Amino acid sequence: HGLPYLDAKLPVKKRVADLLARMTPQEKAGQMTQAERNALGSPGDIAAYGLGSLLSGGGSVPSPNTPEGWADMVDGYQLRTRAARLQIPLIYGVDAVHGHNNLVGSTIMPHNIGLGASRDPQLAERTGAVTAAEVRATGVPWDFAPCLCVTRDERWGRSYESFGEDPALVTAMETVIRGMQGAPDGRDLGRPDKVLATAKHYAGDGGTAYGSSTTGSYTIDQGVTRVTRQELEAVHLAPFREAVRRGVGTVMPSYSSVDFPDDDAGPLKMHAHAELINGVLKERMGFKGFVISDWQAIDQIPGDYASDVRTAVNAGLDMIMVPSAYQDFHRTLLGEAAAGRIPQTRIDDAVARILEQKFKLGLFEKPYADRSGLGAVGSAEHRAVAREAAAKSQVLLKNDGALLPLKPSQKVYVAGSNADDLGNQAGGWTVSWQGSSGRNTVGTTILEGMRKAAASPQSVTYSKDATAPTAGHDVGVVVVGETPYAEGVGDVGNGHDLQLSEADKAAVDRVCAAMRCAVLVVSGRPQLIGDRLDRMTALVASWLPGTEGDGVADVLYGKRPFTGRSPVTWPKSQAQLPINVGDAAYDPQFPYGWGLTTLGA
Ligand SMILES: OC[C@@H]1[C@@H](O)[C@H](O)[C@@H](O)c2nc(-c3ccccc3)cn21
Repeated sequence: HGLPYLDAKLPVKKRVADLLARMTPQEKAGQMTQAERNALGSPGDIAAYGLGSLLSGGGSVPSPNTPEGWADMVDGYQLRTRAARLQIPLIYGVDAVHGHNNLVGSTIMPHNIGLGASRDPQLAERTGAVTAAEVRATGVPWDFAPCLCVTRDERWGRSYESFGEDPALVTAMETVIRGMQGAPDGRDLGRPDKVLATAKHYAGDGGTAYGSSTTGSYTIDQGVTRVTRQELEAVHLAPFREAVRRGVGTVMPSYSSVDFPDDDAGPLKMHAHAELINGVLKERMGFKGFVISDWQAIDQIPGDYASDVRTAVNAGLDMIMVPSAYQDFHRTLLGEAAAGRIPQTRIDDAVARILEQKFKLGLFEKPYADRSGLGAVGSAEHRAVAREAAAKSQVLLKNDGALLPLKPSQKVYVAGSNADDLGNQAGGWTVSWQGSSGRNTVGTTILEGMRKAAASPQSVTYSKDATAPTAGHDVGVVVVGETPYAEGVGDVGNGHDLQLSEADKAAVDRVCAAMRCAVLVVSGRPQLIGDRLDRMTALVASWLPGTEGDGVADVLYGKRPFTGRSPVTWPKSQAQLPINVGDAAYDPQFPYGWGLTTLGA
């Protein structure tokens, strides 16, 4: 061919410059356009608009939803780019936030809140590597993860997507980026087991004020973060400085707004925030990857659509997750650039950033799925990593009389809504966007794990509502907690609260009145259990452990010690929220960092 941009021996910078110089305005606008796969008017639009990217939104899965089905789907879209003049490959993106979670049968890790509880950065790196291997094996080179949100108010429906309330803990766990991408300079991105990562959501997504959201029915999600510049820097920007240092390839701004009290400018949408994106992220932090918008997020910027497009792109957005009206977006972007309301230098910088990542991913040389890793999806080796993560994420909050660990010979009475529910222990972003109760994928429930760990399956009685006779048992285990949710749907006030369900309260009351009991809370965030704490002999925060319930059984039965420490402050009441380590008035149920161990047991 003799075309420099197709010469893999040339430096990436040269390939980018050569390709950019060949591109028309239409092709440049196309690269900045990301569409959702289901929104495609026709597959021919991929070449017609020169689309830079497609995504699967949460739960947007191929049929069959199998590893091969994914690779066939992504390759099918990629094939369409061969009809485009320059044959620039698509980059396909998914939310794999705790494993390749849209894919049935994949290894589902604990959500980030549990990884934060593990306090084990090397483990986080290994979970990232497993997720990347399963995602890339199915032909997907880009993962909209990790969330580097710092959860400051657990009434937020995305609290569990955070590693915790302490920016130092979040930063420590960013080893996950190396697991996903490999070396910071991007040299490993062409490997069949690595993906491009996304540091999200820039910035202050976990610091919004309760009741400040004005979009949708959300009460805190997508709201306003009212902080000084110093607090934004220390709490919410610190994780992004680390992500840039680790060479993260993309950054996604937050739906939320920032309102600096010493500004009289009022709240400003992060997707419109030139000072923080151009000025701080790109200029000061030196971020060289590309900035991808959130789903239809630019539409929330006040003003008409043309104003939204130019405001976002001029603020530093490089690619827009439109994701449906991609024809409109493409036309509007072209118009704003042609009119000079978006400088040509801004367009060229955005496209160059996108192309650089595509070259580093090796998509020009190998645009189609490298299926060599397909057999490892959901493999025993991968599940062993998730099992270790589940075990290390368990936080022992109370353990009177050293009730835990259990002995395999003990007769155990198990009850509660989340003892035998794979979907509930996986949580949101699992197979579907919101997740679901029941057996929605392949894995082991906590009860199943306990039955394998006990001396014999008969030594474990299971009665979900605790109505079976309790006599003759040595110890009770009541597994309570939340049903799955994602984003604002999980905001307290949108049909969720921090209370146990009536059924779970009844199960705790029955079992703990009849015998010594350990209560496990399977949830994305602390639950208000203070009024029943004195009835509980032992209490464990299990968070959302994922598909490997064996990991929970491992610490329950002493195969591994409890070592987890709470990544968030456990409140006594909702009135205390937000309550975080370092607050002047600090009187929690359990403090940030609390966790008993059973080392030596
Ligand atoms: O799935 C793509 C992105 C994801 O990466 C972001 O973390 C998350 O904020 C998000 N919300 C929606 C989304 C929200 C409501 C309706 C439809 C879609 C889509 N997305």
